[in-house]
Amino acid sequence: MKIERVELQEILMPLKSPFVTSFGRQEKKVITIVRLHSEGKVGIAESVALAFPFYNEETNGTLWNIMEEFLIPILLENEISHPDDVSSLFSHIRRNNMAKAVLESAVWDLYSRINNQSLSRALGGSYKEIDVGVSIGIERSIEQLLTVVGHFINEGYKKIKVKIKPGWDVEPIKAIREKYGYDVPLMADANSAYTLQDIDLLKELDQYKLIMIEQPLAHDDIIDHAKLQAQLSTSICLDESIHSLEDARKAIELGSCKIINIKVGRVGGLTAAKQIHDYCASKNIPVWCGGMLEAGVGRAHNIAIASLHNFSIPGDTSASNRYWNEDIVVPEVTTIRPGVIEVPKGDGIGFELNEQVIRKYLTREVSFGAKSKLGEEEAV
Ligand SMILES: O=C(O)CCC(=O)C1=CC=C[C@@H](O)[C@@H]1C(=O)O
Ligand SMILES: [Mg+2]
Repeated sequence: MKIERVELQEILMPLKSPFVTSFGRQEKKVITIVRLHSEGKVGIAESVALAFPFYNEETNGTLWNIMEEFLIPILLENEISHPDDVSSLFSHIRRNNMAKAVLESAVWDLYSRINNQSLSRALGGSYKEIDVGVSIGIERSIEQLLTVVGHFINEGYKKIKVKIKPGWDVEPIKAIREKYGYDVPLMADANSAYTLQDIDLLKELDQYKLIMIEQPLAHDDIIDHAKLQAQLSTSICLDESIHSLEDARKAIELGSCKIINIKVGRVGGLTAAKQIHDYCASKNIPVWCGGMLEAGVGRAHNIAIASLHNFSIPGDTSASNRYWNEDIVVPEVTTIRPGVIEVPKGDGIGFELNEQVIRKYLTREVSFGAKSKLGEEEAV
């Protein structure tokens, strides 16, 4: 497969409601859409880098720079026989996983479309439908949180994830358990808001039988997480700490976690996500697909990877209407039954771009390679 043209479009999408975590508040989401052209087909993917470097070191700005300066030239210069080739081609470039992932994922979609198979099938997926969960940010009050949790329980979501941070942890978790009981599959994501000095507070959460507590300690730690896991009955799930298969191997070997949240963008693409999935399966570590407030293209890639057999815990792969009044794909991502999303059988991700919505929120675009229809000046 020879990539003939690469097109980048940046859009700024308003969220239906602000999403608040321990590291910040998001009211809009900047998204970069990648289109790769080859053999008459177009592979698409969506970046997950935020506008600010608070989740990891990347931003939408660093992503454009690394893609334009380094990654896109490599893609245009090399023959690609299988999408697994891409992570090798990019391997001499340090980190910048989200920049790598958006291009590599688009290659996977393009490869699947050229070979007339679904992305799920190309990845070795086995599930025809997946249970999905929902992630809830930090709300203005306990009452507001309980209302939002109740809404998503009624919508049938199979996992309820709530954000916690110092001063908003035991009280909201206790309130949810008291109002909705212990049968609700409930978890908490701390986004690295605590340290080992908070161990007594984190142990207090054990009584509320959470499925897991996600990334309680530092974003780049696996040592203190191992010490904490040894003292908690609640399973620790790592998110920000895991950037590669090697990170996963070391964390599992140290006992730093019992569950891993796989995010395609954080680990550098679908090949790495599959490798981590397979390794965790061999070590009996369940995984689930995390989210980064994606619009429909990213959501579609997540659904495909979440169809692999060891994705045994519902992911943050909610329907389009969780975050968006209108989505950038047709059809929009919807549940087929409460809390269940069908894995598309169509070629590639099984969704097409909604050009009208993209144009509505477009902030910049550029293309590289053969003559472009985007109308931008050609990059050399
Ligand atoms: O996309 C979703 O529904 C999950 C969103 C979500 O929980 C997160 C998105 C981005 C960074 C974090 O705030 C958080 C996470 O860490 O999983
Ligand atoms: Mg997380």
